[in-house]
Amino acid sequence: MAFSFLLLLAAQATPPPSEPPIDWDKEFGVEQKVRDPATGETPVAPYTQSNANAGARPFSGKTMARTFGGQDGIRSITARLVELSENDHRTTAIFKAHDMVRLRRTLYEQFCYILNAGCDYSGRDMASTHKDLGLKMVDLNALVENLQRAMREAHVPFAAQNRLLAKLAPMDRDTLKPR
Ligand code: HEM
Repeated sequence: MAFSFLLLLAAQATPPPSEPPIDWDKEFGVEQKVRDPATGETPVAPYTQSNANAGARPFSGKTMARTFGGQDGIRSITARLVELSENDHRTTAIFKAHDMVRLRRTLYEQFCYILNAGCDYSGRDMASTHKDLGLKMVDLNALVENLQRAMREAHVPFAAQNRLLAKLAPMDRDTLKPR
């Protein structure tokens, strides 16, 4: 009796072989984001590219670009900033679900553009990029500390560090959640 009951249960639990498996992602409308095989980035919704999206005007002259070590120096500093922020217990959860390949590229372009080191910024504007992240001043403070560390490690003089930070400071109104 117990054996035939088990057989009955097993028969009910196993779908007939002819039925295709259920695509639960499709059922629930889960969008599959596929990384571009060439860039390693996941696609974002269409937007208009413009240097104005960088959120600040570039420095004039080449002094700042040189002080930051040109494009190579800026690339190392922005990559280090992303690395520190991803691994910082205060901000790791914020960065976790996002495309760090894209962030490394766009952050580099943004800093390179602002430092007048010969780049265009192709990323999104600061307000729409950060609008759903619910960022607070503590998050910004953590990011700034990590940026200061990345610049210090790269031997960027203190005065030049502060000049870049002054360019970024007004972006708090676009990146942080309004109180
Ligand atoms: C002045 C301050 C900031 C600047 C200049 C900045 C810059 C950027 C840039 C250039 C992007 C990429 C835009 C794109 O993908 O097109 C980005 C994305 C992002 N930022 Fe910021 N950011 C700032 C503040 C912050 C803070 C405080 C946090 C969190 C601690 C943060 C977390 C993120 C995350 C998670 C993304 C990825 C968003 C996504 O993939 O949709 N940002 N940021």
